[in-house]
Amino acid sequence: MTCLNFSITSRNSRSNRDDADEIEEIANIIDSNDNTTMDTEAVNITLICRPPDRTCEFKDASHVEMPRPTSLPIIGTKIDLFMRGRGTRIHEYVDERHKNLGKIFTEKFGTTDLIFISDAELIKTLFMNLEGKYPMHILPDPWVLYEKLYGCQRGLLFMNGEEWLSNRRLMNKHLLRDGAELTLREPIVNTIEKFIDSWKRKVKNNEEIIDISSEFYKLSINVLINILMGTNIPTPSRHYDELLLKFSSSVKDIFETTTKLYGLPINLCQQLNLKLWRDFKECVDLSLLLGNKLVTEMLHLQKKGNYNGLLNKIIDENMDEKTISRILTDFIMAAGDTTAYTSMWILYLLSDNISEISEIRRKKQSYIQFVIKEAMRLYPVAPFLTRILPKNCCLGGFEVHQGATRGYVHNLRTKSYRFYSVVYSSRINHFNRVSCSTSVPVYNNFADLTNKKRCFSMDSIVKWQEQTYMSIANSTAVNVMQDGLLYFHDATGFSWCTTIVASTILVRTLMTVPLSIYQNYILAKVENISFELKELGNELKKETAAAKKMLNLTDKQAAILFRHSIKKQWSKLVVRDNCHPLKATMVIWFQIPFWVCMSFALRNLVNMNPPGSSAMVTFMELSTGGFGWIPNLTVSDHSYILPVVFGLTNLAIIEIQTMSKLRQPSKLYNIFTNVFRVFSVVLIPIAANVPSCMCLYWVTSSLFGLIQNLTLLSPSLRRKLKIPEAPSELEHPYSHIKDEFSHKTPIIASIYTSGRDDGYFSKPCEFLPFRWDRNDLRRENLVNHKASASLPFALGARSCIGKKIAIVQLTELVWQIVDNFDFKCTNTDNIKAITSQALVPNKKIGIKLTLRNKT
Ligand code: HEM
Repeated sequence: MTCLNFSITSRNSRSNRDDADEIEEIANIIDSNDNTTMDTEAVNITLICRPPDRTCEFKDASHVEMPRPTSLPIIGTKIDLFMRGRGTRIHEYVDERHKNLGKIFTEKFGTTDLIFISDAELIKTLFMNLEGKYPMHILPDPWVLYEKLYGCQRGLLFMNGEEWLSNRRLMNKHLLRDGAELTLREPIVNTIEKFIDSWKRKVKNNEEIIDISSEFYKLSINVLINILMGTNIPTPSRHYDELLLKFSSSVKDIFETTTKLYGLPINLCQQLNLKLWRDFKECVDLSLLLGNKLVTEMLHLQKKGNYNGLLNKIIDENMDEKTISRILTDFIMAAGDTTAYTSMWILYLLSDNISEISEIRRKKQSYIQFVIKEAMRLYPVAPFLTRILPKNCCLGGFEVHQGATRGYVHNLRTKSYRFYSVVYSSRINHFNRVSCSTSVPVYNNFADLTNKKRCFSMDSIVKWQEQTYMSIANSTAVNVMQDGLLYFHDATGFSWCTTIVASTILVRTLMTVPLSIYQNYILAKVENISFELKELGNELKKETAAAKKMLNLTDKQAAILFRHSIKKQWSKLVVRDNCHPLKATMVIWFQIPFWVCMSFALRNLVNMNPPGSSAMVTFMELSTGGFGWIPNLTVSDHSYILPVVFGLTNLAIIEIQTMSKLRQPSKLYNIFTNVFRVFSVVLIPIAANVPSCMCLYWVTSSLFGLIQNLTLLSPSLRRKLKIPEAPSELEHPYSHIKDEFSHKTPIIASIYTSGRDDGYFSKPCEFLPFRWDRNDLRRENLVNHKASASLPFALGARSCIGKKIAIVQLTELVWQIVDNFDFKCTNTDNIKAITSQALVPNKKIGIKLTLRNKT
């Protein structure tokens, strides 16, 4: 109902035809003046162009629920999606949802809530008002997992925060400034002319072009390389041609293998090492390798030849080679599928509309821009655009609450929360039962239990427990600790709660901190040598293969030989760097006994062990030496505040450790992490039943550990402490953890749906390029035309950086094909668009070309 009202207001508030031209102009201004390019201008542009603010204060939002389809718990609507062709028909699936639920709705995919919008004004508001200074988008799951697993750093598409903004500004200056297309034109036209010449040769030889998309992939990548190197690049070698061919086909394979992984539980596919995952990984590995190789070769050439392309300008900006390589490899990859598939959709549409071909020939290039706009309206290669909002807001009258960005983060939290409550309540009940039945403080339960009538076996267990307890409590280490505490208390004159906090901080600062620094030092060294070993491993493999041949060894013998050599190399590296992994465990060997002894020492003070008058005095002091809600430190914290803080701090330590890992943890690591998580929860009811002086010690110790772990993540501090840099070290650990923790709202702009909405475009499913031509009289018959409802390149600061390249390339390519050939796409029956990483045809399209007689 709300939805219906919403769309009616949005439609009535503006006459589509009247404001179409105004909006189109605004869209063009925004598009051609990216607001990260020219900051001062950006302010003005944003002021003029900022769309009517369809947001309101979060508090002003109606409290009506956003429309959502019915869904099942845990899996949400995943079954619906799966039944409709997995992820490949997601654009149609969402389109149908919009038809049923309106221009804004929310749907739970698995455990993640997503908000879909197809209202043109809302989409514009999203990009211009809501996305914040550092717009964030969601990347395909396989890509995110690949990046997490193999720690490869990628270009602009993957960057966030300040790193993204500074690099984006720099690249905007060259690719999006006014007039940039003039400098881009020459290398693009040259490349396309050569490409068309090769097609002409094929036509003369009566060859059919079977797979146009592969041809266009290669062209798009070639265009980008020529833009980077400039017009004075030497004729490429055959080796270069082969490299290019291999690269373009591996980039193409990425998109195909990603499609197959759509809608599947990606983590599981990776953990089971399914073929689908292996295929995907293989082509990403290859593409990144070849992409980096290409960029490295270009950089090498540039140093020797001083070519006049974009690369030269980027080098002049003092960008380091690593960042250049990251950004450019991604450019080449981003240019591949988008431009290739858009070119293909244009040819496919023209092939069925011969009159439009004649129109192009008649009106020349001026008409091609309308053909491109129309093709991209019908087939936007990016049918969904995502943004993760930085804060709560009100969108289209609805509250947009902070949700979770990634399924797994949400999953993890929900699971641990549920787990926590179950374990917590059952343990509390258990302890309550014990305490009720004994009706004495539970911390005395070892002694008390012995007074109860128990069966023989229980008796012996209790006896054994008591003996162990007593022997620890009376051990020298505990006595020393106890005396130390008493001495510190007397010497400082502190109250007992201050004594406990201060002595804990002191001991941890003097002993645990240096040991933890040493542990980090050893672990970083071990990580570095394991990488070294990996490289040595490849050499050893070759040597083992040679030895196998020479000595006629069996496979088993060769494997033993290899393992033996690897072990030997490992020992050598460990000795060389003096970093035996066991040294990293020193902190645990110190910390656990200290924790146990200190706990027993405090318990002894409460139990007046050893008895005597001074023990009595200490007991009295402890009874009055508390604070706030626990004035008496000898009894447990009935409010549960300290025990819960203790449990949460321990959980936070574990979660932060997990989040600060750049690489995918091993299975063993996962098992240990889960055991520690359980242990942290189990400790809460235990902490709730010990004297609060002990609990205070535990809380102080854990909080100190948390702060210490967070501090030791800082790369600059690590360098000062001489901890070597390691591959898993995070460059920006705190923003990384903040990102992992922060709840953000993913909003999906349904570009495919808004471009085909009959409220925005009359006859929305027809290919009518003239609708974009203001001077065309046929346009009068099309009542609705809202240019800003079609946003194939997105809008705002994170919109496509290659837009100008793409438009110049598409215009030139279409013109050259139409001017030089008569053509017909073959195999066009039942062509449907499917969503992979881009909106692509469901089968290969061929093209039949004949040379055109221009006279
Ligand atoms: C018809 C061709 C193209 C289309 C339809 C297209 C579409 C898009 C869209 C919609 C986005 C925005 C994604 C978002 O908002 O989350 C984008 C981003 C991007 N595009 Fe394109 N693109 C095309 C061609 C190119 C080319 C030729 C390049 C090469 C330079 C390129 C490089 C990029 C990069 C690097 C980004 C990420 C920008 C960032 O995150 O700051 N694109 N593209």
